Amino acid sequence: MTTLETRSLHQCFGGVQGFYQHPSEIIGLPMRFSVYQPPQAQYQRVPVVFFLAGLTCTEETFMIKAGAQRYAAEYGLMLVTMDTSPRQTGIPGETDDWDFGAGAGFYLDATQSPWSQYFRMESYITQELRQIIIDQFPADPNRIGIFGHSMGGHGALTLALRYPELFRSVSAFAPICAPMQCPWGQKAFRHYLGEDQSSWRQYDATALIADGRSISDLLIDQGLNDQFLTQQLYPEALEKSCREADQKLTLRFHSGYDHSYYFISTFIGEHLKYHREQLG
Ligand SMILES: N[C@@H](CCC(=O)N[C@@H](CS)C(=O)NCC(=O)O)C(=O)O
Repeated sequence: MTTLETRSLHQCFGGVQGFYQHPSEIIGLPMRFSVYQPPQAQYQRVPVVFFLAGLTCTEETFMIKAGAQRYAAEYGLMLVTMDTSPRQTGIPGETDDWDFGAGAGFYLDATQSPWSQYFRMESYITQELRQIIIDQFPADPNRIGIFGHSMGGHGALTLALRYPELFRSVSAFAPICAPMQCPWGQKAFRHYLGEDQSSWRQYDATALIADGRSISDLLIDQGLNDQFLTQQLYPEALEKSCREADQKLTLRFHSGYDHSYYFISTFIGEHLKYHREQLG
C-alpha cells in the first residue's frame, strides 16, 4: 500500500479537509491530491465524488474556491481532487505553455514520447488514486461519482463514458465538450496522442457518444458570459450528439456567468445534490 504523506489537515464544517502527497507508481513521480471527509465519514463509509479541475489548477484550487465542503457535509459526500498533471518531469518545455504540459494533463494516457513516460492521468485516477481512496479512507467503493470543470469537465465526461463501472454519476461545469474540434484539445491531443486522429475519438465526449458509449444521466451547467465558450467548449456539439444517440442530458445555460470559480460556487450545491441522489 502506498505511503501517504499528510501535508495538512483542517477541520471544516464538522469534517476534515486533508492535503496529501505520495510516490505514484503509475506516474513515476510524487503526486498530490486532497480529500474532504464529511462528518458522516467518522462512523460509516460514505459516497465519494471526484472533482477534476481545469487548466492551470492544482489539487488545492477546487477545495479553496468552490465552497463545496458546506454541501458535502450536508449530503454526507466525500470529495476528492487531484493535481491536473505530473509536475517537474524534466521534459523540456513542460512549463512553457499554460494550456499544455504542466497543469494541463487532459486526463488521458499519453502515447507519444516524451510525454508518455509520465503523463498518465487516466490510469492514475481510475486505478491508483481510486484504490488509495477505497483502501485508506472511509469511502464506499460502489458509490463513486465524477465531475469537473473545463478541461476537468472533459475529463469527467470521458472517464465516465469509458469507465461506467467505476463512476455511477457524472456532471460538469463548462466542459470542453468536443476537444477534437477546439484549439486546446487539438494542441494537447497532437502532442500527447500523435497525428492519427482516430486515436483521439476515445478522449472526446461528443465522439464517444456518437460511437455508442452512454451513461445513465448527465448534468452540465454553462455560463453564457464564459470567455472560452465559443472558441473552446462547444456544448452544442455534445447536445447534438446526445440527441442523435438518445443520451439523456440536462444542459443548462446561465446568462451573465463567466468561466470562473464564482460560476462554479454558484451551482456547486445543486451538483452535489444531484450526485447524492444519483449515488443513492
Ligand atoms: N491562465 C489563463 C486562464 C486559465 C483558466 O481560466 N483556468 C481555469 C480553468 S480552464 C481555472 O479554473 N483557473 C483557476 C482559477 O480560476 O482559480 C488565462 O490567463 O487566461
